[in-house]
Amino acid sequence: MSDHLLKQHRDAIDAIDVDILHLLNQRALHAREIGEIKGGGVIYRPEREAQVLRRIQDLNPGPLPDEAVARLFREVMSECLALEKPLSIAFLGPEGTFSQLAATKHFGHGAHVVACSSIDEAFRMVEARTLDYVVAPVENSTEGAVGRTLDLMVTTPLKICGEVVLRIHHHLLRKTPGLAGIRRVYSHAQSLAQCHEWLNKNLPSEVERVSVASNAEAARLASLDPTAAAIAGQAAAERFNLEKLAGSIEDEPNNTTRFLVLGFQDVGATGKDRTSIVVSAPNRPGAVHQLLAPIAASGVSMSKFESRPSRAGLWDYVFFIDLEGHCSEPHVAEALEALRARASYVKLLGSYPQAVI
Ligand SMILES: O=C(O)C(=O)C[C@]1(C(=O)O)C=C[C@@H](O)C=C1
Repeated sequence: MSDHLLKQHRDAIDAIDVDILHLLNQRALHAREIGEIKGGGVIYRPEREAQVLRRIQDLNPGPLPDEAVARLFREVMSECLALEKPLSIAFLGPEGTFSQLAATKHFGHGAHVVACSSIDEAFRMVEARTLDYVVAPVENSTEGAVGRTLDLMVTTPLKICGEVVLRIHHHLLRKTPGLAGIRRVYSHAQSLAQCHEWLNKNLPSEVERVSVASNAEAARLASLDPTAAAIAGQAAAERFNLEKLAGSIEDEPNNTTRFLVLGFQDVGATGKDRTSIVVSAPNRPGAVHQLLAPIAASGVSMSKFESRPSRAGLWDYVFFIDLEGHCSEPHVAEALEALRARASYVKLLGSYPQAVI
């Protein structure tokens, strides 16, 4: 290794870092000015943030990967926004859950994330305007819908203003190394289900599987009991100082959870958006088919269709539908109009940018 060459590169990096620092602060000054212009109005602009991140990815010459530059700019915007007004975000706690990871992935480290004891409490904190936004899990690629979030969306006055897609990696964690002597495994019921084949193959059948309120709670319990292990993510492992006995033990390699961001806000179109609605159909044969036919006729793609008992009557259902596009785009507006004419109930849950990172 040539010391001379190394020094040349490090000197170049030092000079570039001064430029980056200068430019970052110039950017921050502009953001602060924008904050003044907004004058106490809505500060967080999801449509603008999605456009900034997509543009940066389009312009990226490499060698840094697109995803890496998007993550860096995510943090830059987060800190710029915090200069305008720091945001507070409700998530399903305790600290160390995937919901916390999702909140930080979407809002960056400049936002203040607040652990809530349930999805209901997280919604309530935002509905009461104690916190600004809620990040709530809505579906997992292996386990399906998160029913409580769907139920709350029917009644909440909040609008969906963003989505976060998070790859979920589960690890087997324990206070001490080695699988010997494990008597029970704690985890959230969904995570136990997502890893059940791995558990069947790798742990004796007498090891008890105990479902608890969250993966972070599982990690906490495992940190107190040397005969216990937990299935949880990296954040929980770090928070409770646990050994990783086995990594990425989820049965489905593309295990992904989708979260929604909700607040008191309508979001403008970006050109790559999603519209979520909940509808109910009259309880008669063919009603659902009649409901969906105009969506196809308007040329709108449907990316999700999920039914839930409506709680209004036995065998009454509501349907959660995601459409590609923004409600201000003519073909989506046309599909919504046709739905309103046929459905007994339609609620627009929000139009929002599709996840960028
Ligand atoms: O463009 C704005 O409205 C800004 O406030 C600036 C900025 C940014 O840093 O680029 C910051 C926060 C908003 O959520 C969107 C973008």
